[in-house]
Amino acid sequence: MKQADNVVRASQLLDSLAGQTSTDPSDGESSRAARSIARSAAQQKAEMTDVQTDFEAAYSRLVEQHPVTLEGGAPDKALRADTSPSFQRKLYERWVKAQMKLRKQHIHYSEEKVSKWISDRGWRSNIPSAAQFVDEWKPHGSVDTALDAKQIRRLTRTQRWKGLIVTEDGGKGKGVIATRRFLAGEVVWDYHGQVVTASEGHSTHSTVSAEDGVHIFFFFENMNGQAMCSDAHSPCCECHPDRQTFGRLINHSRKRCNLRPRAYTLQNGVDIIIFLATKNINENEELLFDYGVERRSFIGKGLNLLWV
Ligand SMILES: C[S@@+](CC[C@H](N)C(=O)[O-])C[C@H]1O[C@@H](n2cnc3c(N)ncnc32)[C@H](O)[C@@H]1O
Repeated sequence: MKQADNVVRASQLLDSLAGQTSTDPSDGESSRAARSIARSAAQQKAEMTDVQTDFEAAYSRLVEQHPVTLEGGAPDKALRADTSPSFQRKLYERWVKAQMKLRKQHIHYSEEKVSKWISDRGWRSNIPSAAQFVDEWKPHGSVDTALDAKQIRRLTRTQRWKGLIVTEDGGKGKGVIATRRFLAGEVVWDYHGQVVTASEGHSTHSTVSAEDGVHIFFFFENMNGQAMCSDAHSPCCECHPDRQTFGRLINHSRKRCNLRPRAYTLQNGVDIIIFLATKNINENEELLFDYGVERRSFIGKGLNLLWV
């Protein structure tokens, strides 16, 4: 039985004991013990209620600063800890759950809507059944990407993404420039590293130099809800030992970013990260994404990182 159920049962017991007066002297000892258990359970219940109220208040403060949106990322740890150090993890869990609900609402469409859409077409015969359609609906391939699943798989394997060139400038080191126009929503390439669980990634991260560590990309979760990581700390991966892949060379910009990373599962079940263009990108434009870090993300150590 859950602790909360125990608390409820014990407080019911307290209520019933409060209304009883024992006439049997041999009952004295056991009744006292039962009352004491019930009292402490009731106290526990009151404490749990206080904790819940504090949590709700902290969550309201958080969403005021970082509203739940369809596209946005979860509030970062620093903001959650600022809002409430003791609830920071729980705040995160509540926020992503709310976003998941929002996303599900967004993709949901009813039989009624489909039926109206079909009837608006004005078809007179051979009309698809709205009920059957809703029942059989599956997202088409990669939903909002302009490449189909087969192509993504092939390009991930060959690493022959088109329209990209590596450059080097004094300030940022290497970077990636577009040599063709990309349209918003297009898959630009994959962040090609060894995909491992986030905890494996963290342990590698703690053993490699800071310079190599920036090439380990932690993504929130794969399609099965597992926290994952793409480890590209070596310049070349095992599957392409003779070529540097592009993903690990993209520089950061919060304001000028034109890509966003997205977890994607190939048809063979392999998890990868793809980068999607967030706007139309012109030839010669640098490809940039928001690393999602701030100087304070480095717990003080990043204060001299001028690029963050
Ligand atoms: C993932 S790497 C990107 C590729 C890197 N420029 C290289 O030559 O390997 C991240 C590193 O690039 C540099 N970097 C990224 N964005 C930058 C920016 N906007 N300005 C300056 N340096 C940047 C930082 O040194 C950072 O640690």
